[in-house]
Amino acid sequence: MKNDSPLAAHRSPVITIDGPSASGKGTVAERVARVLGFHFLDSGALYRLTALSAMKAGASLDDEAAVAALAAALPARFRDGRVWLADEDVTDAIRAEAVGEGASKVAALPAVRAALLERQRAYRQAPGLVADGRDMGTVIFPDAPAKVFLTASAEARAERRYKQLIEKGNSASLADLVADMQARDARDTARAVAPLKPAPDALLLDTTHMGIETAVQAVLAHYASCEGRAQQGN
Ligand SMILES: Nc1ncnc2c1ncn2[C@@H]1O[C@H](COP(=O)(O)OP(=O)(O)OP(=O)(O)O)[C@@H](O)[C@H]1O
Ligand SMILES: Nc1ccn([C@H]2C[C@H](O)[C@@H](COP(=O)(O)O)O2)c(=O)n1
Repeated sequence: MKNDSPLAAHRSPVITIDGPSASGKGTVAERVARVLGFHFLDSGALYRLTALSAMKAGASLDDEAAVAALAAALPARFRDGRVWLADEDVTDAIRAEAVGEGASKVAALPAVRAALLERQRAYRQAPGLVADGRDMGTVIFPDAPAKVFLTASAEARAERRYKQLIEKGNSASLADLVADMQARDARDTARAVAPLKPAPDALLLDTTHMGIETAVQAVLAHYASCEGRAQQGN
């Protein structure tokens, strides 16, 4: 008999964590994956790599066909916490604010999203996956058994990003970061294709006044409760 349940036994479980920039989803997703022994997908890194490839190739970020061709053939590798584009270690380069901004621009192009779709779904492997991004719960893994939408106030997010940059030895302006973040969030939310929004069945988790470990435990508890419901056949 066909099982259309989101928790169909033949599919590895997926926990999706979506949210705006600097909400902490990457940090939380990686830790949850480590606790559960699941695979981890940082989908934003694929858009960042696409933007970086386009910049390196001298392609305009709004040349949809050219950028989509680069996305489709992205020579990306993730290994031991490092990110490679062909034989270049671009772990730090893709975290630059300019690349994040570029990623947000290319992510609004439907052909680019289409080019990256199956690549993201291929990460769904046993024993399970934790995937973070903007459309993990709405578009890429709509049947995920556990979905979370992680938020925090714009001020808290800008301060987190500021601290992160300073700790890495970069200079940063809090006012510029707030402005950049607002522009990026507005573009990610307003775009026509796969906009940033919570899936209807996502748990909303506001971490403005919540530490990382508490957020990790909240996601694990949500997953456990979704699993428990599935085992009871609800
Ligand atoms: N609950 C929290 N309290 C305080 N700091 C946090 C919290 N969650 C994450 N952080 C810190 O905020 C910074 C941004 O987190 P992270 O990179 O995980 O965000 P993100 O949502 O994945 O961002 P982006 O989408 O832009 O990649 C990191 O330095 C992280 O350690
Ligand atoms: N699933 C995703 C992931 C990312 N993007 C876009 C939008 C973001 O501004 C940009 C960079 O992502 P980050 O590394 O900051 O998470 O990439 C998207 O549209 N969909």
